Amino acid sequence: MEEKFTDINEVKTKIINLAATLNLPKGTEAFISDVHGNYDKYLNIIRSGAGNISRKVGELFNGRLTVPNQQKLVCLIYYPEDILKKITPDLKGNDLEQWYMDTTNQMIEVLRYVAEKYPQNIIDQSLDTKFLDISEELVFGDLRAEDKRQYYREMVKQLVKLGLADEFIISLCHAIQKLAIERIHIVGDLYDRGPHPDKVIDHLTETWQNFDFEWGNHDVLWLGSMAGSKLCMMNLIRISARYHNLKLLEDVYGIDLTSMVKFATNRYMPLPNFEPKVAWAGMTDEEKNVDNCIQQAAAIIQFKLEGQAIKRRPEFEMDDRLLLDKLSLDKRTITIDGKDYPIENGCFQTVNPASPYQITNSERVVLIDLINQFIQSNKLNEDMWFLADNGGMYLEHNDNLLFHGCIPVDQKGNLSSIAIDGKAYAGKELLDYSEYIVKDAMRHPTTADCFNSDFIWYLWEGKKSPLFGKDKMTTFEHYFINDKEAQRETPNPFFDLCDEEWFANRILREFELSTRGHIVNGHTPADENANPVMADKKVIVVNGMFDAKRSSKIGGHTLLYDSYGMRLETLKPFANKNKSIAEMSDVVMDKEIVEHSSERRTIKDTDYGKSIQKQIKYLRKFIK
Ligand SMILES: O=P(O)(O)OC[C@H]1O[C@](O)(COP(=O)(O)O)[C@@H](O)[C@@H]1O
Ligand SMILES: [Mn+2]
Repeated sequence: MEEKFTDINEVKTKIINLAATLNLPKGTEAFISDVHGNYDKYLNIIRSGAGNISRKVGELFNGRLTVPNQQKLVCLIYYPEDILKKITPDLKGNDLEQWYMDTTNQMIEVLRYVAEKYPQNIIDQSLDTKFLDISEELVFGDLRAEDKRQYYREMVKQLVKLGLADEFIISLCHAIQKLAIERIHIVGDLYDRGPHPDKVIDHLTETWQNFDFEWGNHDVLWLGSMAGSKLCMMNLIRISARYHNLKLLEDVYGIDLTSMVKFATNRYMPLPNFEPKVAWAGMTDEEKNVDNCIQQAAAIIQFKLEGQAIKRRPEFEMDDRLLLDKLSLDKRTITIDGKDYPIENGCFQTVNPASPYQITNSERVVLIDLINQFIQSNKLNEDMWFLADNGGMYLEHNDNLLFHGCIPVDQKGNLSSIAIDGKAYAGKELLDYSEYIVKDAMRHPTTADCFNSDFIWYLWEGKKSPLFGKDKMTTFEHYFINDKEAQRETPNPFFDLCDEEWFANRILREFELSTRGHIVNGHTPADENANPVMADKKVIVVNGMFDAKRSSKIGGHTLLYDSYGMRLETLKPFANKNKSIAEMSDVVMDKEIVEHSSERRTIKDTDYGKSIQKQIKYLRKFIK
């Protein structure tokens, strides 16, 4: 964007500031993934700077505060609103005043330390305007200067006397949280399974300056539904019923599910294989039964729509996923690849063996009602365009390549292609094409069956989808066939080859990136992934293990990339915010150095630095 300047000195000052900025240390990037609507855990990680804050507090206070007292300070920074309420009532008179003085001074010390790598304008943006003057004085002033010591002391004293200390401390904590991470990368699967993906978007909209999304397979279900894909929408509703998150659709996105509730409770009875994956506290049996029936109704409509799509899209090569027409007449068995399996707890009452993929009139009424509501939901359009405007299928950033799933390849590591209209799409081209189709579908939403809607569904569960990365999604088998082999989903060879450095280099070169970069993925759950750091530390899998269905010894992984290098943080299992506050527990349980830079990286070494250098070159033209 070309700025207009009134006088030459303005240009020179701008050049001075830009050139100086190049020499500041590189900002800290945090990579998190698979948030799955778990807003509490997301906030716990963000408020802790993905573990960066406790590291900084340790560097500052080791030898000055005991570890438990450091822990208390760190938790106060994460949750000042809650911890202040917990601590201050037990203190009175001078003890209270002294506690506020000590805490305020410690907070200012931490803020100064976290802020020292930023220019003043960035620090100002992180400060609460209500306390801007005082904060600037205390953050930028020389607190050791003899002739100002009383000046600063009195400032803090008056804050306490005037009852502003809590607000002031909270504002300092929020500033520390914001400056602890310069950029957040959300590497997919923000949506599905958890109750509040919308709150993550609200948080980023309201408080965050730099972030980006790399879409996950679950995210495209929502993007596709808003664009009118009935296939995506039925998967989305089935999963929401499966995780008891239909309230998100009703309360946040204004989707009236009455037609689905009436249809589902009328045609289906609760079945054990449709029991909830998670049951939120306080759910009544009645509510659980309704979700059970909705999950069945959505699953059957989904299988029918998928059968229709597979037949009209031979290029998807998914005939092996046509299952309803493999049912026996009495629907008690199914024959797949010549093998008969008993059906357990089938719910095929609306399936007509003569035309198994035919949608019944009552199913059509529900479909049309719901898909029109998805297309017309303002909040859903707003949130989906937020994902689209701030994200995509992948991101090349500071020499690193970020994407959620995989780059489909064959056993030898050669790119696998998908032929669409006679053109083969593979590698970077396949991801670029996928991103184009998603955004084109969003720009032209339609409830009619169309290629865009079908292709976005393909991105959710297609054989060569870069977001799914498995040979099939065995949803049908998981519901009705009690056979591990039949339920198996075979990962794309990409996931095995990821441990080979030559392969990681090939993928980086495919995206025109230097082989000194890293590939950062999400998608593969940390408990399945033996080692999240592979290919001689070139490939890193971050998966924050946010979704409630996974209970594991660890709370997943996040990655931090700052001026000293790259660090993989192993997170503690997170139950909920109140438990974290009660235990005053930190976020991180372990860390692994992925890369240590011999010399500190500066902004000059980043993409942002490259854009600054371009700006300086442009400005120099004015002062020739
Ligand atoms: O991208 P993710 O989170 O792994 O989700 C996709 C996976 O979830 C599944 O759909 C299973 O989901 P459920 O656990 O809800 O049954 C798998 O079939 C599929 O591989
Ligand atoms: Mn995923």
